[in-house]
Amino acid sequence: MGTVNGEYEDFDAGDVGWLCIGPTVKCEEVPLCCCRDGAARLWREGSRGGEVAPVSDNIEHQRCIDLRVVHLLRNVIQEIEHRIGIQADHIRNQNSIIKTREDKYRSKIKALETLVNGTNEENEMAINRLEVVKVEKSKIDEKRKLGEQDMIRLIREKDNAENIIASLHQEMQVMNRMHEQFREQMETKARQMEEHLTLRAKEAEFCLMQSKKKVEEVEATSQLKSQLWSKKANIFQSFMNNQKLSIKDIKISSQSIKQEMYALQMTWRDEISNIGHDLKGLVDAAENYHKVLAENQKLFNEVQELKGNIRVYCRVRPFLPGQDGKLTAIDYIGENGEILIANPSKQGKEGYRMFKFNKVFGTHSSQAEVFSDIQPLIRSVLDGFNVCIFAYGQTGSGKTYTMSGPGTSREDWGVNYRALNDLFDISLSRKNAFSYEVGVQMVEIYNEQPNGLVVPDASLHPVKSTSDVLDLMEIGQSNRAVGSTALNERSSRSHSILTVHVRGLDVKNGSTSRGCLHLIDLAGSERVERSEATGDRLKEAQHINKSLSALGDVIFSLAQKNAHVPYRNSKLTQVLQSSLGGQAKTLMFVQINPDVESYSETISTLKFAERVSGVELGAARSNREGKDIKELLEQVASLKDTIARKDMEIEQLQLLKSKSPNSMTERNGSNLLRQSTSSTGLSSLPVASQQNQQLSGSVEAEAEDNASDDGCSVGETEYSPAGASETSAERAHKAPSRITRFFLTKNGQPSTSRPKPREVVPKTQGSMRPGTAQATGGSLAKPSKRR
Ligand SMILES: Nc1ncnc2c1ncn2[C@@H]1O[C@H](COP(=O)(O)OP(=O)(O)OP(=O)(O)O)[C@@H](O)[C@H]1O
Repeated sequence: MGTVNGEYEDFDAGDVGWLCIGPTVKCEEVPLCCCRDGAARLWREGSRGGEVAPVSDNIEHQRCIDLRVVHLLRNVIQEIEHRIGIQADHIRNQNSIIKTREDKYRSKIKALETLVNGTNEENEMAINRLEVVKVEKSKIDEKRKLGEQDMIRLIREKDNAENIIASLHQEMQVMNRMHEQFREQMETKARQMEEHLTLRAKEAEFCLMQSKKKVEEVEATSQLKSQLWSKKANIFQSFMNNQKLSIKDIKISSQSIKQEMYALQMTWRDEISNIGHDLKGLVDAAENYHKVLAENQKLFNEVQELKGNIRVYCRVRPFLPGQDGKLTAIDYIGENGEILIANPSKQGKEGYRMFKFNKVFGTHSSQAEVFSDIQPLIRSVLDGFNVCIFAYGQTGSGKTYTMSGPGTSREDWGVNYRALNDLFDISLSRKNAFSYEVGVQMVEIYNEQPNGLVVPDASLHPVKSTSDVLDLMEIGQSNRAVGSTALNERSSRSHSILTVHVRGLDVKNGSTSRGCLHLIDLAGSERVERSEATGDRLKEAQHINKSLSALGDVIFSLAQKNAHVPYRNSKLTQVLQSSLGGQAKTLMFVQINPDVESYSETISTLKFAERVSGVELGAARSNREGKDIKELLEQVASLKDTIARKDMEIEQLQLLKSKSPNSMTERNGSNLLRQSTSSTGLSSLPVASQQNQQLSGSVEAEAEDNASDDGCSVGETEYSPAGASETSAERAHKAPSRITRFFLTKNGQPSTSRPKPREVVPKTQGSMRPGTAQATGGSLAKPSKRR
């Protein structure tokens, strides 16, 4: 067994080594292990000559390279060992040669010594020869030494080579291990892949089976279908034949029908043209109908105006932000003033109630729309008519919104501001023919106490423009802010009255006209039970009920044309006396909260409004006077003033006599007049409030009230809430104020043609009755809501 390197033919069975079949072609790193065809051949132990195992992959190839390196290194070591052996043999041979030569020379030396002993000459020769031998010997010694050094160097090289072999061996082992691991990984992967592939193969086989089955099924069904289709084709063919036959028939009959149709078309054309004529007639009639309807409405309004009917406008406020989920009780609003209310607890016809008024404004109606409908009414104030507009409804139904508006911007303006603005505009446009003086007065009635607010002494303030009015309102705001801390709460429980006095002078003929406009924001009309009030609240509610009930009584007594109208049952009716009965034009805004929860309040409000709308006050009359009448009236006024002074003197004298300060109380107490509320529609009014209704003034006072210039009573009567408890002295002190005139000249001074107001120190807020201006406040609106 030997080692074979590269020769193909020269190995025997059992030899171990590497065989390179041919010259290197592919592998450049270890050229000897690669062969001509690019494949390395590993000659394994035990293989016989010519049998070579092909190196099939890189692992084998690497292994082949490693083994080849080991093999080469072994060869190097063997070569070195071989050389060392040769050198050793050589040294040994040299030594033996040297020994033999030594022996030779020793024998020669001995011979020479013997010769020396024989002859000196010979001795000298022998010594010379000895010297030569010694030189040769030293040369040989040097050579031997060099050989030994070579041997040592070769031994070292051998050790180094052995170390390299050992490290290479270790590396080879590491590589082997890595190769082993890699091979194992590859094997496991191969196994997994094999398993996966077998599974897939099985699945594919299964799918194949399935598809085969399906193909069979499809083949079977398609066969059936083709049979069916062929049957159908036969049927269709026969059907087509039949159809062709029938089409022929139809063609024949269609021709006859066409002829008939043509004849029919001709007759229809005639008929349609006839219908067109008829329709045109109908359209004309419909147009006429609308015109007639509008005319009817106009005539109705005119008739109502002539009759002096109280106009009732209903306004439904929208749901407020945050009330989106609420249900409405308003079912329908008609164009001609109808409003249908649905009762949430009743079904069918019974659940609905229809009301009809002059007009109903829905939730989307704007402030401007509302005003445009009442504008003519307001303008008539400039022609000397008294006009009264009041808003009625439960708390939060939008009374203040309608009368004053939610803000001070022009769009928000309510009836109050728009009315004044309009009056100023018109007076300006008529300035060449008429000279107008406008004055406003603001009063709040709270707990049956009318308080002149904003303006000290409840007197009239001349205004020349809308901005004057707005300024006045601001003064009122600030006054109220000082006066009360609970205004917010109070605002819905007091009646707010804005009175606009207009005096017109015809520049050409000197005739005058006096008109008065009352704009009233009433307190909430809800029933006292609902608010479940106690204490002060109960008192307030009773007062509100009392005044509203008195308002109802006045209105219905006017409707029944009673001889006596109970104006003096409340401060409110006293204030409105001239505007409710004195041939004034009256309009009521009935305000509705759409919420179903307010259903019963809504119904009671609407019932009241329905009754009000039927009330005839008599045709309105203008307060126009010629020059003579004017002078006569002024004389009457001056006489009245004298009488009043006399009255005052008499009363002062009576005062001196009287010891009891309650004499007035007794006097007023004797005038107690119980009012029936059965006719007011406010049947829920508590008995207490009904019983407490009193006349706060005397019959004489009523007569005096009616004697005012424009018939507007605000400021002319004593509005003392303590009318019953006021002392005679106080009454005497105030008596002249009853005939105080509101009309002021352009510069705001009282007119000289009229009796001057009493010569007393003008009442300031501080001098007013306790609980009036200082404790309360007033404005065009209920100011607290504007804050
Ligand atoms: N037509 C409307 N459009 C929008 N909001 C309205 C309308 N009417 C009323 N409101 C709003 O409803 C709320 C209540 O209105 P408002 O204060 O005018 O009621 P009110 O009847 O005067 O109440 P009170 O009896 O307390 O004086 C306010 O927030 C007001 O802005």
